[in-house]
Amino acid sequence: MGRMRVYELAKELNMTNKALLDKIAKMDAVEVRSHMSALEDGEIETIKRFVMGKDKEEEENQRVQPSVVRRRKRRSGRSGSSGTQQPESLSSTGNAEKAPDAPADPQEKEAVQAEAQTREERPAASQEKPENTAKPAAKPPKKNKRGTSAKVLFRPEASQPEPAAEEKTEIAEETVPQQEAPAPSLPDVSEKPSETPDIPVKEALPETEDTAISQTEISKAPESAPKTAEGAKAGEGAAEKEEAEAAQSARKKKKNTAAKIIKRIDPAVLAQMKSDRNPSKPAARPAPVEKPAEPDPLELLIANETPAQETAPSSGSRKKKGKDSLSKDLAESRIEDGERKSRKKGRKKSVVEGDALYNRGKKGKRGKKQEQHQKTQITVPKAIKRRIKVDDTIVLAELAKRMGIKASLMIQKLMMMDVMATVNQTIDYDTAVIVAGEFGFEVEKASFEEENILQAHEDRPEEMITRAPVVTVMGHVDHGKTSLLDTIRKTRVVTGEAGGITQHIGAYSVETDGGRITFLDTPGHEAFTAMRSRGAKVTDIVILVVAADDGVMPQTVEAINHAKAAEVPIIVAVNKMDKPGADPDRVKRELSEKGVVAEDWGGDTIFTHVSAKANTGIDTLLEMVLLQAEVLDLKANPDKKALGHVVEAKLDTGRGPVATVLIQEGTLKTGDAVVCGIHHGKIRAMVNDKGTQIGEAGPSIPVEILGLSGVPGAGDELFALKDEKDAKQVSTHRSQKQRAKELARTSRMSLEKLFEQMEEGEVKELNLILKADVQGSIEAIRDSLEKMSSPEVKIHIIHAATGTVTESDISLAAVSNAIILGFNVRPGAKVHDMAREENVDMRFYDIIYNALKDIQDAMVGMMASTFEEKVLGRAEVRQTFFIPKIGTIAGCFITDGTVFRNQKVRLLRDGVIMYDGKMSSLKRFKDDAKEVAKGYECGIGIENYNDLKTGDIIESYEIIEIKPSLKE
Ligand SMILES: Nc1nc2c(ncn2[C@@H]2O[C@H](COP(=O)(O)OP(=O)(O)OP(=O)(O)O)[C@@H](O)[C@H]2O)c(=O)[nH]1
Repeated sequence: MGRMRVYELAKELNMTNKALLDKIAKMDAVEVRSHMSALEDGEIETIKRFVMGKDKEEEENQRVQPSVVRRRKRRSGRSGSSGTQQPESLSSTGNAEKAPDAPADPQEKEAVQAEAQTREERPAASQEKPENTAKPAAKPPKKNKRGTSAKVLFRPEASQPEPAAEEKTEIAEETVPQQEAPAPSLPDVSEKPSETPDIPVKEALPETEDTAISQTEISKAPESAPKTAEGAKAGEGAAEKEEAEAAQSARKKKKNTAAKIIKRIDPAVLAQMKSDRNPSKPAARPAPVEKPAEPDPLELLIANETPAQETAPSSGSRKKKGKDSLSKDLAESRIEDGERKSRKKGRKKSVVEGDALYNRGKKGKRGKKQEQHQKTQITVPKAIKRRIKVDDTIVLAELAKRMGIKASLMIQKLMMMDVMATVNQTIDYDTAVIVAGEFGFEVEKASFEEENILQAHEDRPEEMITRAPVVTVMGHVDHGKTSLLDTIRKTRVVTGEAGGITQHIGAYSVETDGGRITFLDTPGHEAFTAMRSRGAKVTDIVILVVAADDGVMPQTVEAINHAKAAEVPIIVAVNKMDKPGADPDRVKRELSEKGVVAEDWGGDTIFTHVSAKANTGIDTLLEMVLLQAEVLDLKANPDKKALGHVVEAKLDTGRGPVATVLIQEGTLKTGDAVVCGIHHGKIRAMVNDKGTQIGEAGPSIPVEILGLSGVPGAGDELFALKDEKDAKQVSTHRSQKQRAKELARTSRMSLEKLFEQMEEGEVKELNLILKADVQGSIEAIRDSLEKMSSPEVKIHIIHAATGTVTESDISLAAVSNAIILGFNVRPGAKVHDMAREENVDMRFYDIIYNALKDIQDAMVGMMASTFEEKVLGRAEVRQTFFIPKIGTIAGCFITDGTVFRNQKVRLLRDGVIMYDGKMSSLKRFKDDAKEVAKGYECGIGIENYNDLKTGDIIESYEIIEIKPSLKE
């Protein structure tokens, strides 16, 4: 409240203010707060009193401003009963708001009833002109000076026939109940309704709870009603007219709005009243629904009421009551607010009718849900469309998408099936069939377009030509397979294999007098069983080598089984016939026991006696091979796109992925687009087994090919296609399928692991991850390791692949508690760090034998300390310089640790060890350096090695003794 305002009023209203002050003094200091000003404590009061002495009611009436003045006038104008009562109540409390209930009640009742009566009377008279409320509403306010909304409310009610009556009664009911008891002086009030209502009613109303809205209405109504009543009955006083005129201009707007409101409000008010009466919420809402076309009245009513409350003298108790009823009203108004807004946005009114009105305002979400439900119902596919084509595997999210259901639902279903899968994981075909069936979908096996792309050429007989037989040599260890192959080849060297175990598999062709024969160079150690079995797929004939002095051994039997399984004919080569202890009959006998019966013993197996060492019987053997091939009538069509199988593949230094492929059908030509396993490419170059570059390779010809996008696996099929686009498409599809398979396998395995651990109790499992430079090594190691499994410790190879150890390998090892075995590979510093953090045991070998021995020793608890290298630092080759007489020097940047000149170094390219040796020089600029730390540049030379390339990593390491510990 601004004190100055009061002062200003005093200045401005020298006279008028006095009048105001007079009344204020009479009424109470509280009354002063009327619209224009707020009073100051003592000084203002004295001024008021002083002024009071001069002017009286008339002056006040003329100059007084709106709200405050009215009351006084009315009070003054009122009959003695009302006038006397008011002062008492006011004086007793000193605050209009806190005015005692007792004295106020009667007045209120009187006022209310009087109002009710006046309304009833008017309506009756004005019923004929119900809708012309504008005029009647406008006039009364003038007479009453301050026709607030309350006044308006009453008038319209009066002017409008039935609704008005309802309102009156309702209002009366609301106010009366609490005031009924103390309402004895009704008659008086009725006579002078205009005077009594304002203050007393306002004061009393707050106490009545049911009349939150009605209070405001009533409080205002009395003001207007009485005035109208007066005008109607006794005529309007001059003072009142003047006041009305003065105030009218200022209130025109309010009145006008009030008048408007009146028209509209009636119905809305009725609805509100009803809702207020009935505590049940549902009753409150229907009101607007019934009159959706008139949303504004409600809003306006509330809008008017709300400000009325603010300005009203007694607000404390009012607000309490007002909360309930207003809250409802506000809620409704909000609904309508929403409606209006929506309308503003261009929505049509019709859309907001009925339930939609509520749904919009308050139940938007529900509305949305309903819409969603409708959508799902609508999108239920037809039976025909509920068939889904799925490959061997499919990503869960993709399946859900095709079915038009939420992935989460599918995950739930899968969980119920004990299959844990995430959105991005894949499920296999069988699982897809089941889970899709749960949703009423039918899954069909998708015959990928790959078949269309890889169109099988139907060979005509005239196109077929005889091809060379493909031979695989099998047999027990040391029975002479390699020697035999070497002898046949006569050009290849037998020695030089790391650890004495052949790790690299190749193939070659030999020309004989009888024709060409192709040999798959599959060594004879049992570790290569897997590769042998694969070899058998492309093998036409198996030469089973059995040492004449040793007879049938375990791997001999294994070889027989593999050959039989592949339905490949066997030719037995009884080797080492040059040895004194050679006993071919024993071999023949033992083999017959295994189902391999010699022809001269009534069987169909060709037996030959050879000596790889003495080079005897070889020609006969080759003749027998050709004879057998003739029987087999091996033919192929060379005039079509090539089809073959990968015998071996690796990432070659400088040449990229290199694969040895045995062509089986058609002719592979340089420049052909091919797809090989999950990889594709264009044949950049082909090299035959003699190291000669060739332009094309026909059936049964083994060739090394360059140009693939990646390193394929041994046994992968190779297709030549018409263009690279097709090749890429197929390889992409295969990659996705393979990835999906791996993911599916991984998720399944983890579940199985849980079960296994529960079921097997104390049975320990040694999980291993194998990483090697070539596929051949993996096959060899895998087979050997799996054979080492014992009831006490089961060896489980959870992952095996070519290439260096990666971070994902560490993750897998950490999750499955596995040990990583690396062959001829070394990971980067990042992977080492991660392994250390995850406490994953990584072991690296160059010789398979050592790895097997370590595992074996660990399993029996005999593992001794071993020496392993510790990486001291890593340098990245940024540039290379060739210096005559010295060699290649690598300009390096130390990326990790420290590089020492006197320590060993290893050259890594794509994680694969290219060279292992000594550092020949270490320089910082032109000066020799003993060591160079991380972050510095230096020049490094490697002893006896010049094939340094940008991007290579030079690792400085030392050998340290570590106490081995294998994890369970
Ligand atoms: N006296 C004699 N020794 C032979 C003959 N063939 C092979 N050997 C010897 O037998 C040993 C094993 O020969 P390999 O050719 O390495 O036998 P392998 O079956 O290839 O052995 P793995 O590669 O370890 O599977 C070598 O020392 C050969 O010199 C033979 O005809 N006569």
